[in-house]
Amino acid sequence: MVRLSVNVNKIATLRNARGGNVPNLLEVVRDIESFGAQGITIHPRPDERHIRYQDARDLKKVVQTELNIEGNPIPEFIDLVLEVLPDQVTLVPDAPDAITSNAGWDTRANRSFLQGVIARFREAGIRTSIFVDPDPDMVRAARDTGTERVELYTEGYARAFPSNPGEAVKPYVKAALAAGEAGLGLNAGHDLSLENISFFRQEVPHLLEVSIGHALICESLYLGLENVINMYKARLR
Ligand SMILES: CC(=O)[C@@H](O)[C@H](O)COP(=O)(O)O
Ligand SMILES: NCC(=O)COP(=O)(O)O
Repeated sequence: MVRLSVNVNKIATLRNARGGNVPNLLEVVRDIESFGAQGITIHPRPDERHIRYQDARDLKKVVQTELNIEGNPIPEFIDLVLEVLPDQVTLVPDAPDAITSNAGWDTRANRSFLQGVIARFREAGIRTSIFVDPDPDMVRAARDTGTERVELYTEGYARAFPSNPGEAVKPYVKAALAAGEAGLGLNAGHDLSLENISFFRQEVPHLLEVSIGHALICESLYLGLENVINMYKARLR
């Protein structure tokens, strides 16, 4: 069973739209876990456009499954993660003004920086993952950073899937095999959906966890949150 970690950024987007506390993020997270999610992912960006740093602190007290905090390891992010002590931290190299995450790490060029950051998180007992493109060389170089896992950036797969699923998944299979050979745990995420997740799960070996947010919340508008979470879990068995 591949674990489903639900990214709740978009719940916070809706909450922030009116400046109040509706929907209540903590209540929604409790419900998402009761519906069967096996993890909660958040991405507190520097501008706090959706998830706020305080949300991370509050969710630490609420999450009963696994809490995964994603972000670019700027000093404030590192301090927050070391304060909150989530189960997992996923390092993402996106710029502060990026509309969303849009690239994986160059694990060769950033090796010494990543080594230093990852060592601090591992010393604190936090499992580490780094966001990478489906490039076997970048995956192999990730091993030298000391990270325990990599997360494959799946936007390329989602974009190409409708026209040619077989071609779309090929780089991810190669990258997954490289992760297995390197002894790295394998996560995946970004733009995964009910439409494309089954084929990805079927074709990509060694997959431990997917984190899904945008599509899942959009699909839930029509199909209901509990129903959608269980539809994903059925596809991930
Ligand atoms: C790292 C990644 O691809 C996503 O987890 C990211 O958190 C999405 O961020 P937004 O919800 O801000 O688009
Ligand atoms: N790491 C990917 C994630 O948490 C959710 O990405 P998306 O499903 O919102 O694109």
